[in-house]
Amino acid sequence: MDAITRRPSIGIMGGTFDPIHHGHLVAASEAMNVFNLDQVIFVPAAMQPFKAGRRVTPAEHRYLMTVIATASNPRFDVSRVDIDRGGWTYTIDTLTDIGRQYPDADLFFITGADALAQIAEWKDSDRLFEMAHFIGVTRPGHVLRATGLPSRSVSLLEVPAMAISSTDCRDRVRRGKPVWYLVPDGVVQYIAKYRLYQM
Ligand SMILES: Nc1ncnc2c1ncn2[C@@H]1O[C@H](COP(=O)(O)OP(=O)(O)OP(=O)(O)O)[C@@H](O)[C@H]1O
Ligand SMILES: O=C(O)c1ccc[n+]([C@@H]2O[C@H](COP(=O)([O-])O)[C@@H](O)[C@H]2O)c1
Repeated sequence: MDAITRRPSIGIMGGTFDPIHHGHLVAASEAMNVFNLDQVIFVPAAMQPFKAGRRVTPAEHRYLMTVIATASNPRFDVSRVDIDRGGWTYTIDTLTDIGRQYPDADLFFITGADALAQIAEWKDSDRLFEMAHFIGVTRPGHVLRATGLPSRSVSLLEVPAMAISSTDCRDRVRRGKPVWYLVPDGVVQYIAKYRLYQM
């Protein structure tokens, strides 16, 4: 009798990751557990269209911090697709590129509830839901509302509350305050080594 093979389930977490912090890692870990994902791929953005005008750390630093943060988990991976494509990072392109690399996989895009609430404004938003299942994770201070989203393609997931944001981490470094335990140890050391977020 043929063995029944399950399609691989791959989580994708796109973000600016300036820097990556434990909120991102806990959200990915919880999504992996609840949705039985085989792998979560973190995809640092080149230029996030809704963050135009913001000063963002060069992509190679954000990529390397994401590699350092995820290195200890054999089921976490980092992809350069958005950085190497360059320009504005649209999730439709992220899903197309990752989908080409894993043609037999079911894709799950993990995103914060705040981002999910704006998804109707994302490029080709109607096609996004055909390409992946969307997991909207809670963030402290953001109420989960998914009105108008296709319920078959969107799930909401409560993750243990972690009031951490990259904005707060950057502000703390700038003010000389510690970011130990908000970001992984290697990321603390990377920020110090390259003197990121000093001004
Ligand atoms: N503490 C958190 N808990 C759960 N999800 C989070 C958390 N922080 C960020 N996210 C989600 O992770 C994804 C990537 O986040 P991003 O890289 O923009 O970090 P951020 O902390 O929101 O950054 P910034 O403060 O610079 O806007 C987004 O979908 C965001 O909603
Ligand atoms: O596709 C779009 O139009 C689009 C608009 C805004 C944000 N996104 C994606 O949402 C993800 C989370 O972004 P961020 O900056 O909140 O970490 C990241 O992968 C972005 O590229 C995508």
